[in-house]
Amino acid sequence: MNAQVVAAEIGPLRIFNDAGVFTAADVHVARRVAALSGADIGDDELIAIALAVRAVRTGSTCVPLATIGEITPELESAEDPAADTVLPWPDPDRLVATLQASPLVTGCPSGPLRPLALMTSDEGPLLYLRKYFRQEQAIRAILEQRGASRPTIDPAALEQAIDRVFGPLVPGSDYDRQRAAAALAATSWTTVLAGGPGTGKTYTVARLLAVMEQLLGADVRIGLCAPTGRAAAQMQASINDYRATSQHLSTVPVATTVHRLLGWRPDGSFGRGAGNRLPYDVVVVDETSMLAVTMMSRLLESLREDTRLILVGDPHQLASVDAGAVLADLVDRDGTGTELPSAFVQVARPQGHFTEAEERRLAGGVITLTRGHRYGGQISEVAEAIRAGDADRVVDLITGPAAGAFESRQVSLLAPDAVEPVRRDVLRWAAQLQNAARAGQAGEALEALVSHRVLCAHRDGRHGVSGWSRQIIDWITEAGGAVPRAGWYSGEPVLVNANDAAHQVFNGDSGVVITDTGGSSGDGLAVVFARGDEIKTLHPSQLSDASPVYAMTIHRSQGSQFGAVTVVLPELDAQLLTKELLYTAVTRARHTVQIVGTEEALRAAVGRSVQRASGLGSSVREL
Ligand SMILES: Nc1ncnc2c1ncn2[C@@H]1O[C@H](COP(=O)(O)OP(=O)(O)OP(=O)(O)O)[C@@H](O)[C@H]1O
Repeated sequence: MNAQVVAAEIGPLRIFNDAGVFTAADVHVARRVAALSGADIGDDELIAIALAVRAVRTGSTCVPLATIGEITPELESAEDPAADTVLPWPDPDRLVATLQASPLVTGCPSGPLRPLALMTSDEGPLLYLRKYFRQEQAIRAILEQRGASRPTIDPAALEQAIDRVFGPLVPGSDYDRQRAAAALAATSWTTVLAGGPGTGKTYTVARLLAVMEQLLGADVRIGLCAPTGRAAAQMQASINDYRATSQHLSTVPVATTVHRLLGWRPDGSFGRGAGNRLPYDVVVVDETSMLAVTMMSRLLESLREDTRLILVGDPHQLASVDAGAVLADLVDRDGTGTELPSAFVQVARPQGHFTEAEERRLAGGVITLTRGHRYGGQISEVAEAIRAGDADRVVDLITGPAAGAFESRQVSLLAPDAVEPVRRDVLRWAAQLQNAARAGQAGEALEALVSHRVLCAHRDGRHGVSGWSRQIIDWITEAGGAVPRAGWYSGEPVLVNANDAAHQVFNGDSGVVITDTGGSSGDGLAVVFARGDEIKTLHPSQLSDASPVYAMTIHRSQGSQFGAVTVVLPELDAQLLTKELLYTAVTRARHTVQIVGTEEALRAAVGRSVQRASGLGSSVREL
C-alpha cells in the first residue's frame, strides 16, 4: 500500500491524493487547519488549504490560482491507472470568490486564526499560507526602505580606495565589472552580486571588503555568512588567502552560517531580530541562492538601517529546498525610476559597458559578473544554452556539428549502457587517490580527490548515488584495488554528513583518508580536508557523521568544483530532471563533463524548469 495515500480521506482531497498531487501530509494539515478554524469549511476551501501547503512543500511561497488547472497527476510511473485522471480542480474565479468570503482568509470564529492570505498581483490572484505572505511582505518592505536612501560617499575617496585595491580602471578589462561591483556595494545599502561559477564573486568580495575598510576605517565591523557551514568555511578560506597576500585588509572577518549569525536556538527561535539587531557595518551572504524566504526575512529584520548588505550567488543554480528562490527573484527586480548613484557613475564609468536592462538592474543594486575565469569553451557554452532552455543548441553543442568547432572536446553524452569511459576515469581517479594517500601525501591526495566526481540526481535506485557507488566499488575491486568493507582505509574518499563546529568540519565537506605514520594513533591513518591553501587534518575517529563517497547527489555538490564530472541523468519522467539541476551539475566541472543518459532525457531536462511561485517579482495587493 502507498504510504502517501490517506485511507481515511473520503472527501474531496482523495482524488488529488490518489493522483500524487497532495501527499498524506498535505491532506492531514488541510484537515487539521479546517478543524481548528471552528468554521464550516467547504470542499473548495479544503482544496485551497492543501494547495497552499503543497506550494510550500514544493519550494513556492504561494499558489497562482489562475493556473491550478495545469497541475497534473504526479506519479511514480506512467503506467499508474491514475495517470489518465483529469483532476476536478475548482474553477479559479469561483475559488477566488469563495476564498474572499472565507473565514480562512477573513478570520475564523475559533479565535485569531487567519491561515490563508489572498492577494492579487501582475500574475493574477495568489494564495498564500499567511506566514509566508508575512515573510515575503517583510522582505519587500525592508528592501524598499533600504533602497529609498544611499550611503553618503565621497567619490574621490571611493575612487582612491578602489584604485588602491583593484588597480586603475581599464574599461573592458577582466576586472572592470568587479570594480563596478565594489563601487555599487559602497554606494548602496543593499547589493546583489550575481554571477556563474568562476566569474570571480569570491575574489571580488575579498577586495570589496578591503575597499570598505579603506572607506570606513580599520575598525569596520564585518559579518560574513552563508546558508551552509561548508560554504562559510570556503568563503573564510578565500578571504584568508587574500589577507595573506595583500596589505589592504587588516580586519579579520569570521564567516559563519546564517543560522548562527542570527542566533538560532534549538526551539526554532532566533536571538536576533528587529528588537536585537546585528552590530555590523557590512554583512556579506555567500551562496544566497540556497537561502529560503524564512531566513532572508529574518536576516533583513535583524539588520540596522545603516548596515550595508551584500548578497552573493548564482541565481541559476538549484534553489533552497525550503520555500522561496529569493536570490532569483531579487535579480529579476529592476530599478526603473531609481537614479544610479553619482559616485558610482563617476568611479565605475558604466556607460557603454552595460546593456540598458543591466543599467536598470544596477540602479536597483544588482550587478552580474559575466566573465568566467575558470573555464571557457564548450562547458560555458553548454551551460549558457542550458540556462537559456535551448535544448536544440545543447544537443548541437554536445553531439552535433557545433561540437566539432571546439578546439578540445569538454562535454560528451554517453548512452547508459556504454559507460566504459566512465569506468576508465574512475579507475584512474581511484589509483591516483590511493597512491598519494598511501604515500602520506595529503596535498596530492586532495588534488586527486577533486579530479573526478560522479553526480546523480537521486540518492536511491539504479541511476542514483546508491546504485552508482556500488558500481564504482565493484569496478575498483575487479581491477585489483580492493575496497575493504569495514572501517576506513588509506585512499578512501569521505563525505561529512553533519556540521561539527568543534572540529570545524561541515555537512558536505569532502576529504580523504591518508596514511599517517608520524601520527599518534595506532592505526596510522589521518583524514585531510582542503581549506583554501591550507590543509585540515583529523583522525577518522573524530568524524562523528561521515560516509565513503564514490558518488554524490547534485544537490550536495552545490558550491564544489571538480576537474572532471560525470553527470548521471535520472529516468525521463523523474520530476527532478530540470534545467537548474543540469546547469548546477555541468558547472561543477573545471575541464570535462560526461553526461550519462539518452538525448531524450537531456532534452527533457533542458526543457523543464523548476516552478517556484512567489510574489516577490511583482507588486502584490490584498484582494
Ligand atoms: N580579475 C581577476 N583577475 C585574475 N584572476 C581572477 C579575477 N577574478 C577572478 N579570478 C580568479 O578566478 C577564479 C574564480 O574566482 P572565484 O572563486 O572568485 O569565482 P566565484 O564566482 O566565486 O566562483 P564559485 O561561485 O564557483 O565559487 C579564482 O581562481 C580567482 O582567483
